[in-house]
Amino acid sequence: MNTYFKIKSQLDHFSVDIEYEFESGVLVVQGESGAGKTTLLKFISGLKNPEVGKIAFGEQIVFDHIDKINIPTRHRNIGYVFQNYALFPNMTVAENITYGIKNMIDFKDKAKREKLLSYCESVMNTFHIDHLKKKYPRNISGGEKQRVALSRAIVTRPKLLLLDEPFSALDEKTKKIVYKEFEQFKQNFHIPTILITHSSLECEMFADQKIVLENGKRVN
Ligand SMILES: Nc1ncnc2c1ncn2[C@@H]1O[C@H](COP(=O)(O)OP(=O)(O)OP(=O)(O)O)[C@@H](O)[C@H]1O
Repeated sequence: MNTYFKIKSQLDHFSVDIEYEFESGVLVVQGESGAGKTTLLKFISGLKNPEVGKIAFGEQIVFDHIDKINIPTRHRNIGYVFQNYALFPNMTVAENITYGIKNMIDFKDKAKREKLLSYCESVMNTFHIDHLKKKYPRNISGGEKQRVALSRAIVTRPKLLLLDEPFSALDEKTKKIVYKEFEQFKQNFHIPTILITHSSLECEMFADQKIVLENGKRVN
């Protein structure tokens, strides 16, 4: 499934003009601070809308300024992991993770429900967080929060996963563990992913394709 985005927009003194298409795997986005990386993810997710552009996940067009298509964020089926993880503080880890699929769990259809819950289990196994289910975000470490945030985004089976520097706040030891888990995730789940990172090691390990932004434009 190809992911395509063409975005042209003028934000005060910052103009964005980026077009790219990738087939699958992980697209790494690099660029200096202020280059427009987070802004690009906001456009793709629908948190911002460009004046001109088109965004498509395979056959599904989620934004097209010509045909006036603009699917709202909540219906774009995107998993978004923010730099600060943005977990719900008053929900347990299990509640955080199943939040996005609550409506999909049809309690009358036992087989469907069990399939969904077993998918959740396999995601939690990948990120080794099964034992944290009953804890609240305030009582878990930064590395654990990061794994919960990734799991929460993945269990909805998004068409596209957007990761904004997801490993940057972790210490070196935790990073190594989460890198292995992420590699495992990449091999097992096959969800097209856009990963913003400043790290050349992460780029080397995870990038199937890479683009570099400078001042809102693609330079590489
Ligand atoms: N709504 C907005 N209106 C005007 N300018 C904006 C808006 N949102 C972002 N910008 C500007 O866009 C530029 C790019 O910001 P962005 O956060 O996308 O950079 P970044 O590459 O993700 O940086 P970092 O690596 O520091 O996170 C900045 O100059 C910022 O001030």
